[in-house]
Amino acid sequence: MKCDTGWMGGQDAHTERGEAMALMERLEEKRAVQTKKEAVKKSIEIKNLDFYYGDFQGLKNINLTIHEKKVTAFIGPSGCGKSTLLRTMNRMYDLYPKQRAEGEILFKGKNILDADVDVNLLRARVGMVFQKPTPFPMTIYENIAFGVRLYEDLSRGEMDERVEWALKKAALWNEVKDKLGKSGQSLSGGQQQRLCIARCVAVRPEVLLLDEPTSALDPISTAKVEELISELKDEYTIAIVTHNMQQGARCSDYTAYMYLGELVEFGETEKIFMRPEKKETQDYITGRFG
Ligand SMILES: Nc1ncnc2c1ncn2[C@@H]1O[C@H](COP(=O)(O)OP(=O)(O)OP(=O)(O)O)[C@@H](O)[C@H]1O
Repeated sequence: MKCDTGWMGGQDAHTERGEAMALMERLEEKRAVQTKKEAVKKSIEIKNLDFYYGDFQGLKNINLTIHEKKVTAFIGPSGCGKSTLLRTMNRMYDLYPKQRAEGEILFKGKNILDADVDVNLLRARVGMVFQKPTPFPMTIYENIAFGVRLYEDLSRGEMDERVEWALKKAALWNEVKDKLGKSGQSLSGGQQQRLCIARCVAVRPEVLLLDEPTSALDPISTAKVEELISELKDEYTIAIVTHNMQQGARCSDYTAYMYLGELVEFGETEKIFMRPEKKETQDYITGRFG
């Protein structure tokens, strides 16, 4: 039989094509298995979510699943609702009387928008780190211990251990272990942000919400925080808002593209960046937007 004389002609081509086909099949199988596994590992399920700032509707009918122990990135132009969506996931908006959410956000099967939810406990389980590092005006040690004390009654020894554990998790321990009594505000911007991540991790949340956590940081600190994110995802579910498309592509497993309060497209990061289904997503990703 005459072999195909395409770009890879001859007998070798048959063999290599066969191997390539087999590899693709294996990848498809792996993806199917992963999808199956992920289907049972939902962390947060958002259903028909609308959000209002007074009369202004900031989010429109959002439906999305945040997968457990994965990083989900929220991207989109300024004002599209990324931070608003993140703030619904631990009801941060509750602090403002004219803001309200309608729909469902299921966390461990419970709608966290229900009136009977203890928001303080919710915020311990779903922690948040903001764009600008915001260490409390207290020592590095107290920055961590303060939040822990709100939820747990630990002995001094146990607290010392927790502080060390959290600072290690945030890859900051080696830099601060000899100055735990110094002010948290005396640290560099990048260190302050890692201190805020340590503070969040110290209360042992299940989900970390990161709202543009590196936008105020230099490239080296940014790289450290990104490295930290990829380490933390082994144990935590992470949702991150980012303006930096490369960061989204580097750090996340899933990406949500938003525009004007709507979720335009959501899926595996590789697919959203390489093979988006919607033209709007493609235009944004390739910089043709606007
Ligand atoms: N406190 C507020 N009161 C009224 N409208 C608000 C308030 N905060 C945000 N908005 C509006 O809600 C929409 C979504 O804002 P949001 O901050 O969630 O967008 P974003 O995508 O995070 O933007 P950016 O990337 O610039 O941070 C915008 O139109 C914004 O003007």
